Amino acid sequence: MSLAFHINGVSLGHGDETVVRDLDLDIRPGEVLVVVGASGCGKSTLLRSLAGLLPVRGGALLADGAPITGPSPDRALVFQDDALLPWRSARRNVELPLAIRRVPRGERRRLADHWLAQVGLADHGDRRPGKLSGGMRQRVQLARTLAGEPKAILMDEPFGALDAQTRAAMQRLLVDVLRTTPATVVFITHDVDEALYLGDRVAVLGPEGVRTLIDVPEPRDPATRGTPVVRAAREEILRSLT
Ligand SMILES: Nc1ncnc2c1ncn2[C@@H]1O[C@H](COP(=O)(O)OP(=O)(O)OP(=O)(O)O)[C@@H](O)[C@H]1O
Repeated sequence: MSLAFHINGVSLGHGDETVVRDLDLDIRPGEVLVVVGASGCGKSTLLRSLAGLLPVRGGALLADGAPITGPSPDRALVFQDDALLPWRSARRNVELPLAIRRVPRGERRRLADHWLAQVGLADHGDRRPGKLSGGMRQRVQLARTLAGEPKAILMDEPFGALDAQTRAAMQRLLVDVLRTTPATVVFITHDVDEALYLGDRVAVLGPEGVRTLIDVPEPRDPATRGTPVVRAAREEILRSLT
């Protein structure tokens, strides 16, 4: 199951500050939409609104046609900071959304192990987050998110704190696991190459709304990196970022 988001004439802000004005954007069910934009332009603010953590100031923000009025297990938020519970093992962290969904206890363990295996951590279920590397903790977070079977996954620079090699491995892993879920993904990054690798479309956000919306040629295919058509898309994104 995947969610469609409809964003129409939306304004967002904090306190006295309006961050985004008159934003129009339709996010298609099942797509990976990557949002890039200058620091402070409101990417995280938009994601928090899609998660239902920040009310809109004006306009319509809809998930499958219904106004977003608060958080929902249908819309999972994934941060750069892994937010795992340090006193629970990796497996027990992944079991959390299963408990919320009232999955029977015995089944929880089986499903948690399934999702840990999907992210390459079949042998690490008993370890606590403090005993895992940053990349492994992000994988546990991904497994925990997927275990909740959300209809949308909202990712705020999830790989921003990882070294280049781990980040590239996480991008490949994400591509693999996304094949197993129909969820709509909204992914924020500062890295244009990451955007072009992961996204079906890339939206460049500015304070006045979406500046450019680009259809990515051959998304999630490393072989297309550096081809003229991808280079042209890259240049268009870089142009509208400045
Ligand atoms: N909780 C908050 N309270 C007050 N102002 C905030 C809050 N969160 C963000 N802001 C302000 O809103 C604006 C947009 O912030 P936001 O984090 O959405 O930008 P961003 O595009 O995600 O930035 P970055 O790329 O640096 O992460 C900034 O001016 C920021 O200072």
